[in-house]
Amino acid sequence: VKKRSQDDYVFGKVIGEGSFSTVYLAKDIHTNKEFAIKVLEKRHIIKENKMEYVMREKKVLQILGNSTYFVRLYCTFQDGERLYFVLTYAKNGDFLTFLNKTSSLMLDCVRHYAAEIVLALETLNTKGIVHRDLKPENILLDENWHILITDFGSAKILIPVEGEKNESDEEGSQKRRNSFVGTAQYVSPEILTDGKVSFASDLWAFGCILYQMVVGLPPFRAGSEYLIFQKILKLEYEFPTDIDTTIQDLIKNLLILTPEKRLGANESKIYTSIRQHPFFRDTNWNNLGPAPKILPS
Ligand SMILES: NC(=O)Nc1ccc2c(c1)=C(Cc1cc(-c3cccc(C(=O)NCCN4CCCCC4)c3)c[nH]1)C(=O)N=2
Repeated sequence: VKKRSQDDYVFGKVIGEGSFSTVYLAKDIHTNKEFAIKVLEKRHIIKENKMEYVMREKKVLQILGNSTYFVRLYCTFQDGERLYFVLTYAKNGDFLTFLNKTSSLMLDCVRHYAAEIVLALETLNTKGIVHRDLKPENILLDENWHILITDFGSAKILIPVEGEKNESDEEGSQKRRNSFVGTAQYVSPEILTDGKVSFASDLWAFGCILYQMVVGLPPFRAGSEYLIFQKILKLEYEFPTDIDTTIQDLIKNLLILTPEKRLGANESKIYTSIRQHPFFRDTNWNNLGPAPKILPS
């Protein structure tokens, strides 16, 4: 198969921007299929010493392949100045845009999307991947309103791929050498203190996302990143009065400062204790059914 290049695509509008990448809507001229093409400037990546993150995102996307609930990496190519990642186009945009439009979601809707996120986190756990920057902006919605998790530029691979050096070896026994910090509102307390990376960091972010789905805002809010970090480390958040007590209990059991004590923290492959929480009493984990219409609450 001939290697793709930018000449095989018609580039459209910008649909995403990051500090090291721009994402374009693009159409394959041979198939008319739409893709999201993530473009990275080589000079900027090298100048900011981020090549390790770019290579890791590619490796993680290759490990994920065509897994349900994740964007797919179809191909990559480069020219003199740029790197190109051809990714799934999620027609209905990102969850943050949706949450901002609908303020907060009906409980059945929260339950469905929470269950899809749990299944996605189980896939990451099974494949030894910690996302480390999970947030509504990185949860996309495909044409059938199912989630597609994206942006693995900050991810860590905890289980070595056969024959490859394990990153945790490079990091020593998870000593504080991970300088990376995710997005302030969703970053876990252990990343702020000892830098230890585990699947439990994504469970903390899941707790923050659940809170935001039912309240409309993230749990830890302040005028600066430093003040947000202070609130996280003091577990300083509260629920408005009208929030369902069952979802409150689930969130409280995820937003626990000690990673090992979080619901699901000591489980692998299947997050049994999360699946068995009363909030998911009526959930059929083998068939979540169609995504519900996201209606304002
Ligand atoms: N950091 C990253 O990796 N970022 C990525 C990676 C892959 C990727 C990605 C980001 C995507 C983001 C995205 C953005 C959008 C989008 C942004 C702005 C407008 C629209 C748009 O008009 N969509 C058409 C229909 N919409 C539906 C939702 C309500 C408005 C109208 C889509 C769709 N998907 C995407 O589809 N695929």
